[in-house]
Amino acid sequence: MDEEVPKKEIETGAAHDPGYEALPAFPSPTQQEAPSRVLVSAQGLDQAFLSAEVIDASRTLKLESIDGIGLSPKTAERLHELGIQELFAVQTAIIPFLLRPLKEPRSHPLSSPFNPVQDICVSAPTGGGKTLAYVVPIVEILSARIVTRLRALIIVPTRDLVSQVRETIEAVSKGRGLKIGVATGQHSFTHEQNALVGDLNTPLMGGSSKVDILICTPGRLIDHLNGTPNFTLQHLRFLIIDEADRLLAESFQDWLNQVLSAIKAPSNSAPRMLSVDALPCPDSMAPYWQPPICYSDVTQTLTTSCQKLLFSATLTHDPSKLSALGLRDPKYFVVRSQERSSNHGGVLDQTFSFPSSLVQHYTIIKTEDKPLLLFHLILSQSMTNVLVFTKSASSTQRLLKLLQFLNDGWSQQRSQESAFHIMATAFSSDLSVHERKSILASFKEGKINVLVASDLVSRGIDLPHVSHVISYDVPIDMRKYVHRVGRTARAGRAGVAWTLVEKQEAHHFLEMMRESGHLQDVSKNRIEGNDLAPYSSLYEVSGSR
Ligand SMILES: Nc1ncnc2c1ncn2[C@@H]1O[C@H](COP(=O)(O)OP(=O)(O)OP(=O)(O)O)[C@@H](O)[C@H]1O
Repeated sequence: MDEEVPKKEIETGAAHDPGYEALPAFPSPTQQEAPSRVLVSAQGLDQAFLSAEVIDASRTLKLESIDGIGLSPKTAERLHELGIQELFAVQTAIIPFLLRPLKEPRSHPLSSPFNPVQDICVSAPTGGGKTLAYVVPIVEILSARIVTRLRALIIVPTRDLVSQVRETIEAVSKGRGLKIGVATGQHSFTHEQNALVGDLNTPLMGGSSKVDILICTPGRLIDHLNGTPNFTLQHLRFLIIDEADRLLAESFQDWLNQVLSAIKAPSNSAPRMLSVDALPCPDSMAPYWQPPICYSDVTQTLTTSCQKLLFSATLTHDPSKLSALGLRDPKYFVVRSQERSSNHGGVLDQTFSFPSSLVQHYTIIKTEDKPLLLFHLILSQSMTNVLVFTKSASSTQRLLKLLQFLNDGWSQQRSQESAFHIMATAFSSDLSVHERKSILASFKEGKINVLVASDLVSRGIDLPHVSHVISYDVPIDMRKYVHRVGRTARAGRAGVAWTLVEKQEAHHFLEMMRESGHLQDVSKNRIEGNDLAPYSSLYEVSGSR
């Protein structure tokens, strides 16, 4: 059996070496502070994101005082005609930045293979005018073109957004002779091919485009890249990815890699000696696509003139998603209120920004009382332009029926006294583009006052007169919340958002708001039992309870 060593000697070692001096004890372990969320989100991120330019959301620039930013009198006049008197915050930063090549000596705005332009990422609140921020510079720069080439490609997630962006471009570019095309799959493939490409039969190195600007959804774009002869992205000056975080989250057909490789020059061409007849002629391949030029012993490698522009109200910071884009010397712009910038952890603290004119409420409610509360809110506040979001297209239809039932019963009961009636319809992706357009027209004219929709239409859609957004079902994450509530309070107008929170969802909802730093922005509204009492008899008759 081992002899027991006295405890003190084990600690000091003095039992074995009388001349031994005790070493200082190791400091006792202390708990390290966890790295902040800001530090964690900085890991692996491009330096551009760390040194982003933050623009105060309240900044504006009067149209009369925009001399020197590169905007031509023609474009300024057109903006005036469209009723635009000042540039919004995001526009005050992005328009001059993109128009810089117009002001720089020896810089060709349409093609600068020796002097590459910076790519940009823009994060700015919903309804803040991101579309015009890129449409105005594109129109201005492309108006200098002589030959029609596909020079601007705008990718958006839905067909509705394609039509919306098209309308904006058509309005701004009126009288400038630019040809605008769309590819959404709404028409037959052959119809689209004929609209986009002039010559589908002769193999042409430089392609053959009938349009200067193409707005499309990613799926249809890939179809044309793979199946339309002479459809080429070699001449692109702008690649715009709008609603970028949503599109980057879609891996559908590996669309991003396919687009990026279609922009890259083929790599197998040997250098060629520069001679006069080797200079690119306007009708030929893009300079960057031609073999490298040799000036005696120096080989000049050209770079693509394509500038990538990413826009979203909820731009991702995910380094893997952003690095997949191969951004060139990117510059990052963030629009948010000054107050939020100074109170929070800078750009990397991913607190999405809301429009300052937005008022946000939530109410905690029993599941079975939700339809009554919705009905009560609309009726008691005489809401005239309401967008109600549900979690799916099928629940949209169910809720619509219930709302109509309650409304019919209510109208019969109160026919004498109630002047306000709910005229609701569903607005979902199940409808054709034509049907959706006509519903939106009726909504604008006031023939419909409530649209019941699913999240498929929550992104980007611009219905300027929406006064209220009601999330009938709690959105599953903060991004969805931001885009839903962002359908109101657009372009500086007032807007109110309500979220109906079932008791068991309250923790999730409040945590989501707290984690994103927006808990203080949403106020709790209590509903008293009596508030819903007038409608409960109707509800019971409906048999839904
Ligand atoms: N400078 C301006 N003056 C007046 N109205 C403007 C101006 N810029 C944009 N608008 C209007 O503001 C509305 C919102 O613009 P837009 O749809 O581009 O916002 P957004 O930032 O893209 O929003 P979202 O993130 O929701 O897509 C549109 O109706 C647009 O016509």
